[in-house]
Amino acid sequence: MTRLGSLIEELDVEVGENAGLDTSVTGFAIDNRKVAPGTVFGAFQGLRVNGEDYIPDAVKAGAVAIVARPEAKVEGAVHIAHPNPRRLFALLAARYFAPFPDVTVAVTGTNGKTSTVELTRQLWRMMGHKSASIGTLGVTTSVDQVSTGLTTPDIVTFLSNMSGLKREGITHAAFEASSHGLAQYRTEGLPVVAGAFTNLSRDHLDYHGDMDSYFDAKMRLFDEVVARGGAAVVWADDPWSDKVVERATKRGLRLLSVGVKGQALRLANRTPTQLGQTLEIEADGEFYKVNLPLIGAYQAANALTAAGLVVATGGDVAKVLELLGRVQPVRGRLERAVISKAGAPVYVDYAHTPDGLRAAIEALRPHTKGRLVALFGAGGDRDAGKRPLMGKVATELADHVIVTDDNPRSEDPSAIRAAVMAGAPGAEEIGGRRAAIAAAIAQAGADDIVLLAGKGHEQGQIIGDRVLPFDDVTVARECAG
Ligand SMILES: CC(=O)N[C@H]1[C@@H](OP(=O)(O)OP(=O)(O)OC[C@H]2O[C@@H](n3ccc(=O)[nH]c3=O)[C@H](O)[C@@H]2O)O[C@H](CO)[C@@H](O)[C@@H]1O[C@H](C)C(=O)N[C@@H](C)C(=O)N[C@H](CCC(=O)O)C(=O)O
Ligand SMILES: Nc1ncnc2c1ncn2[C@@H]1O[C@H](COP(=O)(O)OP(=O)(O)OP(=O)(O)O)[C@@H](O)[C@H]1O
Ligand SMILES: N[C@H](CCC[C@H](N)C(=O)O)C(=O)O
Ligand SMILES: [Mg+2]
Repeated sequence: MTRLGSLIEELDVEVGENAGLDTSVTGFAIDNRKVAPGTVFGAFQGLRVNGEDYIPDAVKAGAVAIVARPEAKVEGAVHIAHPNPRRLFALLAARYFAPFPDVTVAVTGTNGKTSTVELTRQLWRMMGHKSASIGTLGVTTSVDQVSTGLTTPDIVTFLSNMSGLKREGITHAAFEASSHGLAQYRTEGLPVVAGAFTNLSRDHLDYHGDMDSYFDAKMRLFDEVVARGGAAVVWADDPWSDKVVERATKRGLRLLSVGVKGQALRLANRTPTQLGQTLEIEADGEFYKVNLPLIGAYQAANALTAAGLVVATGGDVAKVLELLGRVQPVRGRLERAVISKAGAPVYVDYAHTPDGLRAAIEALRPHTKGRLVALFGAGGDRDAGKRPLMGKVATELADHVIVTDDNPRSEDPSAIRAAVMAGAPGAEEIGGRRAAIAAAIAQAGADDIVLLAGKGHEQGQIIGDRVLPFDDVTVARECAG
């Protein structure tokens, strides 16, 4: 049984007089509809609504304490007041849900988070640790994968999942820290021993406004989330890398930079092979050769970042680099779905930003003898400014481009396509993703390659409020058969 008083011990918070600090706490919630008797309710001001408006309903449902700004009106429950209620709520919830896996690391960046946490999980596992990852693919262990819906789930789901993993015996966990998640304190409270940065490029400016604010949201990982004395693993070859190094060093974190300009793991050479690539890596003055069984410069970057995290948490460099030769592909990231009747390989990839599209097309180029056909769309209710930029990158780098639908959500799909087409001269526009995939595969010859970008592992097409079953890999197989 957890007492409310023990949760707030030694914290700098205000509680009202006669506060019921002896009351026992039975859970945490940030949505009043999930409050049960004994719950601590976090009332936050959101983008859509003000959570403080739901305080009376939460109290009626049995909330024993409300974490909210000092200005919020609370009657009938303890008011735990703090100017930054999201942060305080995370701290209290972490005290409630503890213990967590012994070693926890986080990955941020515009692209590559999912791949990096997944590869980190695999490397740890091969080293004999019981490991897990949390992110876009859900909660993944060696025996299970459960979807959570968001890349960085809400703080209560996150901490209860982490606590559940510990109960299952997981000792090592890697999670994705999205910019939304960091800005909304969705992954706080537990000790994070290392953080990694993959890259930064345009995305989510609908939410963050401009690139500097987007960068700052991500930097909370190094400024605040990684524990004091922890490590920062930084991909060194991104235009933003030096700034990240500066922030991490200023905080006093132990730096491991990786990449062509990296110091801890220096990528000295990279040669694509038919089914993967050969990497030459310099570490501590020694050279190592790795036959990475994944294609694409971007996946080499993510593999090195993952290796950096494993080394930062105690892994032996030589052993970790050797194990890179045995990693499995990540679902929906340059996944070969099928080879068409004509003989064209069809790849599914999760590229959904201009930079991601560039990375995916460049990854496939060395494997293309003939034409590279790229198909993609852009998601509705997301950064609209990236749409023409995605069109531009694709038409510049692919031989033929088909613009179709990604999750339109509440938007008109033809308007989204028009915005992409505005940056994509010469592209073919085909509404309806299945029809577009069929057309892409039908026009590819034996030497060509087809890239279906944007949805990766996703299992549904979100149209309005409905999620219709849709899986690029399955549809590609159906169209190729
Ligand atoms: C823009 C955004 O990130 N919104 C998320 C955020 O909303 P918010 O804090 O602004 O909340 P709000 O809806 O205004 O509500 C305010 C508060 O009132 C509460 N509430 C609300 C209604 C009610 O009836 N009762 C109630 O108590 C809410 O729980 C919330 O605490 O907090 C909500 C509760 O956890 C999330 O569901 C919601 O995610 C929405 C659905 C979403 O689409 N998010 C996407 C953009 C997202 O987060 N994506 C990232 C990035 C992926 C990437 O890496 O590229 C991700 O991590 O998945
Ligand atoms: N290191 C990288 N550099 C550039 N592009 C990348 C990199 N890693 C992945 N990508 C591109 O981004 C896509 C998504 O990769 P991944 O799912 O690993 O990223 P993510 O950061 O988790 O994305 P999300 O923001 O949706 O969670 C890939 O399919 C690929 O096209
Ligand atoms: N984490 C990203 C995923 C985008 C995937 C793409 N298929 C889309 O729906 O835009 C987002 O929520 O913006
Ligand atoms: Mg992800």
